[in-house]
Amino acid sequence: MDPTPLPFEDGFAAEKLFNQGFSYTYDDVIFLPNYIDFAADTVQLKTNLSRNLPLSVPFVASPMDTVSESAMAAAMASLGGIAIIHSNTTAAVQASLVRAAKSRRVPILHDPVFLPPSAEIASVDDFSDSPFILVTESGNPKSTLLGYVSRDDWLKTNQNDKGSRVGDYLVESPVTVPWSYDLAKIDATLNEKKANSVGLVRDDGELVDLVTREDVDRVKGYPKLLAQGSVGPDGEWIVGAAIGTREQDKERLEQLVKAGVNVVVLDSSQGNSIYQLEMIKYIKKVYPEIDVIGGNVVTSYQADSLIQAGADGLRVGMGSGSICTTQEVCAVGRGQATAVYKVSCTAYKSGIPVIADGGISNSGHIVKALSLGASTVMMGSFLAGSTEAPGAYVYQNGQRVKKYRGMGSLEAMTQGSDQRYLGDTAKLKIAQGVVGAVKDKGSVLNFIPYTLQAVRQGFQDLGANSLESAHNLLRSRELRLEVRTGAAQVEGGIHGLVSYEKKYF
Ligand SMILES: NC(=O)C1=CN([C@@H]2O[C@H](COP(=O)(O)OP(=O)(O)OC[C@H]3O[C@@H](n4cnc5c(N)ncnc54)[C@H](O)[C@@H]3O)[C@@H](O)[C@H]2O)C=CC1
Ligand SMILES: O=c1[nH]c(=O)c2[nH+]cn([C@@H]3O[C@H](COP(=O)(O)O)[C@@H](O)[C@H]3O)c2[nH]1
Ligand SMILES: [K+]
Repeated sequence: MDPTPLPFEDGFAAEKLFNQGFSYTYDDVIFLPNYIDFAADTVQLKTNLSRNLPLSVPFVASPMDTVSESAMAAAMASLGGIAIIHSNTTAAVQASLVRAAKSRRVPILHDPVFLPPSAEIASVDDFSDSPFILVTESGNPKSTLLGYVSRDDWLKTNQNDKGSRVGDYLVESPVTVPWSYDLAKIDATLNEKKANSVGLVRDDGELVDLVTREDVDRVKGYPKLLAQGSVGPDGEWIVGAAIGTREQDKERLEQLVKAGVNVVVLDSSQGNSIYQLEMIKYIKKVYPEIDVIGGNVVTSYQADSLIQAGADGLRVGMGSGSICTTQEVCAVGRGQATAVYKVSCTAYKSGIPVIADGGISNSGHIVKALSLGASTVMMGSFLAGSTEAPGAYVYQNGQRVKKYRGMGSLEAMTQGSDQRYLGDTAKLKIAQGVVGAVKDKGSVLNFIPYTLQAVRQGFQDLGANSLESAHNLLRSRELRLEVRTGAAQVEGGIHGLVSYEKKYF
């Protein structure tokens, strides 16, 4: 007699895989390829960050002081993504960072110093971090632009750093254009006026920045993205900001709203707290037009609680970040693949988008996060080595690196998040993050388009021609996956070579 044939099952549906009591990370799981009937270039990755905030690219820069300030925000928005400006500074400074990013429609931002022609430049420090000083008649931003003093020019003739008058180094460049000019319009103006640079001017006459021919040519040299920039109803870049859940954060929020912030993220490692639920309710009552993202959460229970309170989006991840020590210190958290899947299942029922936050170190992780139900990915270390991240490059063991630190590291806590701990009964600070460094990756304007293309190729292999279609494959159990054993993970990586060079593009 024939034995009864076993039911044939090729790979598992996510539902089965994630219900066995294991906490899986992105690297633990692998997807089985499906059927391709479309070109990779046609994969649509447009998405929603939160209930009312659409993005054409599902990438978000973390609210961390070594990742997201105004230059990152302008660049991410120009790419179709978004940055969340960190709150590890005063409310006034955070609001000015939001405003600076929203004061232009190009991914170029210098944060220049303003001086009148009669002023003295005492040392190179007077340039701050900007490549030039902007010279206006009165020396303030609401005055007629005369030109600029280039840091390089000044250094060439001032090797000894001695004092000199601004007027002696002035490169005359009085052409200005409206702040809302995009790259193509600025390019055309530079050609038409035979100018080397143009000033960007707000409607109220405030000079915002200077865009040079060199800037325009640099940005034109980056790959063309098949996506639109993130522009809000105000015609400005879409920019987010983080706040905490303390009383004084209500005042911070007021300043951020005045600066035009488009979305706020309640920045906490454990979002399911009475403090956060109350803050969500407060924001939804006082600023119903602004989306509020709650988190962080890793369970269905936590997610449900924030959704009931009115959260428009959820940020998922506890201890999965590259600089995080939360799981080690507090014994709580979850493998990120499991966390994203579980929270997404709950959020999906209420139509709330999920941000997979932390643990992204390659494009494969992004494909996994999005296919397991996330609508966007939030990245810290992946972006921290870019030109647009705050801070200067330094050399470490012959490598060009930038500092990258956890917001719960002792260093970051003593810099600004201190306010968070001032009112606490427990005054002893415990770090939940480290300070480190990441490799120079160049401009996000260069490597994000390549990353996006790699994600499109992953989606093509899965037979998903859009984010929506990937989520449908997940829910219909057509998406099949397996857990990789340790040996399978080794096999899936580079192995058996004496030497190699790893280049992604
Ligand atoms: N995603 C992750 O795995 C983790 C992220 N982080 C990051 O580190 C930073 C700090 O995170 P947390 O320490 O969780 O910040 P937090 O501000 O949420 O919490 C700090 C402490 O303040 C308390 N607290 C908050 N609001 C309060 C209120 N209104 N009244 C009284 N006490 C209140 C909290 O219960 C907690 O004990 C954030 O930027 C966060 O994103 C830190 C650890 C883990
Ligand atoms: O345990 C933590 N201690 C910290 O000090 C810390 N700072 C940031 N974060 C979280 O990590 C995310 C970024 O992670 P990646 O570098 O892996 O992208 C971020 O987006 C945060 O969610 C922290 N987690
Ligand atoms: K970690």
